[in-house]
Amino acid sequence: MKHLFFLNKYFVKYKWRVIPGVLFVVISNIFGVVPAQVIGHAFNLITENIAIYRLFNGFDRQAIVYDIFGYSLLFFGALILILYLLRGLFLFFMRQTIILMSRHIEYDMKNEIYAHYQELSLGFYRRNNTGDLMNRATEDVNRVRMYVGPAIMYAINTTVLFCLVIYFMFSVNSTLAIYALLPLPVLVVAIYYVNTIINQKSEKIQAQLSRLSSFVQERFSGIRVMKSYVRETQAQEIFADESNAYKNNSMGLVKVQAFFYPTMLLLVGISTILTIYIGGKQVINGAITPGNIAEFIVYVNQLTFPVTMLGWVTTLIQRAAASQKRINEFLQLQPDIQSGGQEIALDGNITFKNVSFTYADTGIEAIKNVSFEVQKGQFLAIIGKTGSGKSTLANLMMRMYDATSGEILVDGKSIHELDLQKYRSKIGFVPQEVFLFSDTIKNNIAFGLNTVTDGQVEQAAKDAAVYYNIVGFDQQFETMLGERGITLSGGQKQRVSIARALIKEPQMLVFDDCLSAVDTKTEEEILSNLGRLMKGRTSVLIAHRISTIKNADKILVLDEGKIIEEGTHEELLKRGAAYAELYQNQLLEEENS
Ligand SMILES: Nc1ncnc2c1ncn2[C@@H]1O[C@H](COP(=O)(O)OP(=O)(O)OP(=O)(O)O)[C@@H](O)[C@H]1O
Repeated sequence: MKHLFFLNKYFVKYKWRVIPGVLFVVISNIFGVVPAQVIGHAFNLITENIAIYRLFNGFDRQAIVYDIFGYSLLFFGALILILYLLRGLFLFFMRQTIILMSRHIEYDMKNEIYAHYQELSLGFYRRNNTGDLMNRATEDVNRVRMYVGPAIMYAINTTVLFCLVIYFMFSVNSTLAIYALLPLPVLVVAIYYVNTIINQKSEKIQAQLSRLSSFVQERFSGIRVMKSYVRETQAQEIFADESNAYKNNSMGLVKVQAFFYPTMLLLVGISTILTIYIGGKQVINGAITPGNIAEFIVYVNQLTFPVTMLGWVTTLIQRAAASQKRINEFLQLQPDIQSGGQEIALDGNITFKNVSFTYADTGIEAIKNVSFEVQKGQFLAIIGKTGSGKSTLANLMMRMYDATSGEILVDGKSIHELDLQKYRSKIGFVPQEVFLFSDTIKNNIAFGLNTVTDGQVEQAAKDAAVYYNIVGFDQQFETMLGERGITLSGGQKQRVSIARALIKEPQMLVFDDCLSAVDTKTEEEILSNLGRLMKGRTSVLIAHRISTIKNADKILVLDEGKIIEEGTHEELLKRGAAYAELYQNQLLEEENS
C-alpha cells in the first residue's frame, strides 16, 4: 500500500477535482437514499387512502377522494422522478470530476515515466526487456488509473451510502435494521473470497494471453525462417496447445462467475425475505408502518451493488499497489551516466588513458588498459577479430557507458565534465546494428535535425552513395520503410544510416563497422566523400576489411580488449605481425574470389 503514497502528489495537484468530486458523491447519494423514504410515504398513502376510499362506497364523494388520491400519488411519482434525475445529474458531475482526474493523472504518469526512461543509460535497456518497459508505461499505469479513478470513486460512494442507509434504517427501526443487514457481512466475506479466486484466475488468463501473443508475434516476425525450415505444422500445434490452455483457464473463470452471481442474488433475496417477515411482525406490533417495509426493501437493494463493488475495489487497490511498486522501481533508478555541465565546440582530440571496461551484467572485461590518442582532423581506424572490443570502444567514446577505470579526455577535458546531450549532438554516430524507423526515407535521414531542407537530405544521400537507389523507388524520398513500407537491402540500410549521420555535418564521425554490407566500389565512393566532408575533422572508423582503413592516419589493432599494434598501414605492414597477416589473408581471399 505504501507504494501508492507516491500518487498523493497528484491528488494535491488535482485537489480542485478531488474536493468537488467527493462533494458530488455525497450529494448524489443523498438524492439516491431520499426516494426510499418517499416510496415509504407513498406506500402508506396507498394503504391509508384505500381504506378511506372504501368508506365512501356508494357515495358521490368517492370520486373526489379518488381524484385526491390519484393526484397525491402522481405527486409522489413526480417527486421520486425528480430526485432520481438529480441523483443522475450529480453522478454525472462525480464522474466528470473523479474519472476525468484519473485520466489526467494517467497522462501525467505516462509522460513522467517516458521522460525518465529517456534519461536512463544504455545499460538499463540491456538489463530490462522492451516488453517489461512497455508494460510499466501502459498496463501498470492503467491499473494505477483504475485506483485513482473508479476504485476511489466507488470506495467513497460505498462508504457514504452505507453511512446514510444505516443511519436512516436505524432511525426507523433498529430491530428491522439489524435483521435486514444480517446477510450483508456474509455477502462481503463471500465476495472477498470469490473475488480473490476470480483475481487469481484472471491473472493466469492474462499471463496465458501474453504467452500466446508473444508466441504469435515471434513466429510472424521470423516468418522467413519459419517457412524455410517448414515449421508451420509444429507452430500450429504449439499455438493450438497454448490456445487450449487459455480456453481452459477462461472456462474456470466462467464457472466461478456463474456460481457467484446467483449466490449473491440469493443472499440479497434472504435479506429481503427477512425484511418482510420481521417488518411484518413489527407492523402487527404497531412499531412501524407498511411503508417502512417498502422503504427498507429499497435500502437493501441499494446496498447490493456497492457491496459487490467492495470486493472489486479491494482487488483494484491490490493490483494498483503491485503496479505502482513496479513503476516506482524504475522511477527511482538514477541514470548510470550523469551529464556534466560543460559545453565544448568539440575539436575532436580524443585521448584514452589506461582505460578498462567491464560489462557489469556479464562481468566480461571487454577493454583492458587501453591508451591511445587521436588528434583533431585525424582519421583513426580500429580493426580486430570479432569480440575484440571494437564496438565497446566506440560506445565508450560516445559515453554510452563509463569506463570502469582509466580516463577518457575530449579536447583535454574529462568526458565526465561534458554536457552529454551537447557532446553527442556534435558527433555523427553510425552503430553496427542499423536501425531505421517505420517512416519515410526522408524522415529517417533527417532524424537528427529539427529542421531540414530537401536539398540537405538529397546531398546527404549522395554523400552516402544511396541517392540513386532512393530515386529509383516510385515514391523516392517519401518511400515508407519498415512494416508498412518496403524493405531495403542490407547495404542500402547501412547507407541510409550513414546519410543520417552525415546530414548533421558533425564535428566528429564514429562509424561502427557500417560498411560491411557495402561493395568495395561503393565503399571507395563513400570514403572519398568522407575525406572531403570531414577535412579538418576527426573520423573514427571501425572495420573488418583492410581496404576500408588503409588510408587512416592511425590504425589500432585490437585483440581480446587490448591494443596489440598501432600505426599507419605501411608501418604495420612493415612490422610483419598480426596486421600484416590479416592483410595477407584478405588479399588471398580476394584473389580466390
Ligand atoms: N551489452 C553487453 N553486455 C555484456 N557483454 C557485452 C555487451 N556487448 C558486448 N559484450 C561482450 O564484450 C566483448 C566485446 O564485444 P564488442 O561488441 O565490443 O566486440 P567487437 O570487436 O565490436 O565485435 P564484432 O566485430 O563482432 O562486432 C564480447 O566478448 C561481447 O560478448
